[in-house]
Amino acid sequence: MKVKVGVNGYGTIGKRVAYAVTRQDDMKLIGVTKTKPDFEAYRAMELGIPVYAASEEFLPRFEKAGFEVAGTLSDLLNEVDVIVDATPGGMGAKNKAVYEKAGVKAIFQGGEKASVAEVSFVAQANYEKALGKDYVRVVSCNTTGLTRTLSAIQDYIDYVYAVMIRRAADPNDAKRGPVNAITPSVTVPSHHGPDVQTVIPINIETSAFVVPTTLMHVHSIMIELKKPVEAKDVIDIFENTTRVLLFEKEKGFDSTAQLIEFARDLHREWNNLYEIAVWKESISVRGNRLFYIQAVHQESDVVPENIDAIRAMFELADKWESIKKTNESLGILK
Ligand SMILES: NC(=O)C1=CN([C@@H]2O[C@H](COP(=O)(O)OP(=O)(O)OC[C@H]3O[C@@H](n4cnc5c(N)ncnc54)[C@H](O)[C@@H]3O)[C@@H](O)[C@H]2O)C=CC1
Ligand SMILES: O=C(OP(=O)(O)O)[C@H](O)COP(=O)(O)O
Repeated sequence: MKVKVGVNGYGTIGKRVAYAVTRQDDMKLIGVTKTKPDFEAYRAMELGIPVYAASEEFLPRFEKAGFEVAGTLSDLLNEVDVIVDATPGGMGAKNKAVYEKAGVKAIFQGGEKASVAEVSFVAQANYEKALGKDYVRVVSCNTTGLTRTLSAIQDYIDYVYAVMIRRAADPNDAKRGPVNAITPSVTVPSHHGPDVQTVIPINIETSAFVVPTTLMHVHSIMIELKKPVEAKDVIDIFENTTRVLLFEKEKGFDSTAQLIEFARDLHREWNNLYEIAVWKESISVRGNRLFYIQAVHQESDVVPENIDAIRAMFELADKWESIKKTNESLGILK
């Protein structure tokens, strides 16, 4: 059986999830929604992806442009087993009633509150919790990044303090800033720490700053240890953690710019870096404190999580079988 998947909201996350669905042998992409017939809608059509109007109110825009849609969101919902909601943050909660009425399972993204779904999800941390569920929230890019590395060393953690340096906008977003400023989240903790706690039960506080870059987020992580560990052991753990890669400054990875160039060199679609990038030299232990620095490609790290969430919701595979399948299909290195 192939799970029939629809994507509502064909933007940064939606288009990447739709692509990833087409790479799976146990899923079929039925269609995506658009609010207007822009270049992304035409590109989807060229790729043979049925395009639906996000609601009836948007139909005149398509009619005016002579763009033939396959129907509206409600038609798409009639055709699918699960809808991936990748609409702008907060809109998913409003859409939930529509999905419930259609009797369709739904995946929400990190811009929604945890209460929108039965479980907040990061595959390697809590895949089992999503088994058979109807509503799952894939947590935000930053929360996914924190959870991937912290869950791998969870046994050693007494308390985590993390400083989040957030990219200002995605590369395609010309409307957002700051262009020449650093904007702190003045409320501490920022939402990221409590959000990690929706997936794994650890002590964590975060503070956050938005800076003028579009490429990636960076996290500076400091951990008070519950039991002793050496830097080489942490390196060993991360080397054996899926969807986490170690990069060395020594080899020219000075900044997020080279990490993205690495993804380009791999000929990754949209230069996606699905893996969390940890700087190897940054992993250090001083007394009972562990430090490391990691970078998160915000446009893509949550994509494999959406695929694994679908498998869990339909109980198509167990955790490691799903992660392996998703990794292989997307060329994830380990
Ligand atoms: N961009 C990022 O770095 C990440 C975003 N997220 C989350 O993913 C979700 C989507 O974010 P992005 O893809 O970045 O947003 P986006 O703005 O790139 O894409 C959203 C898409 O939804 C469309 N849309 C607007 N109103 C709609 C409606 N009524 N019905 C259907 N579609 C509609 C927009 O035209 C756009 O194509 C949010 O919850 C966000 O917080 C999660 C991880 C990373
Ligand atoms: O989920 C994200 O970041 P966040 O975890 O800092 O909220 C994504 O980078 C999207 O953030 P945005 O809401 O600033 O576009």
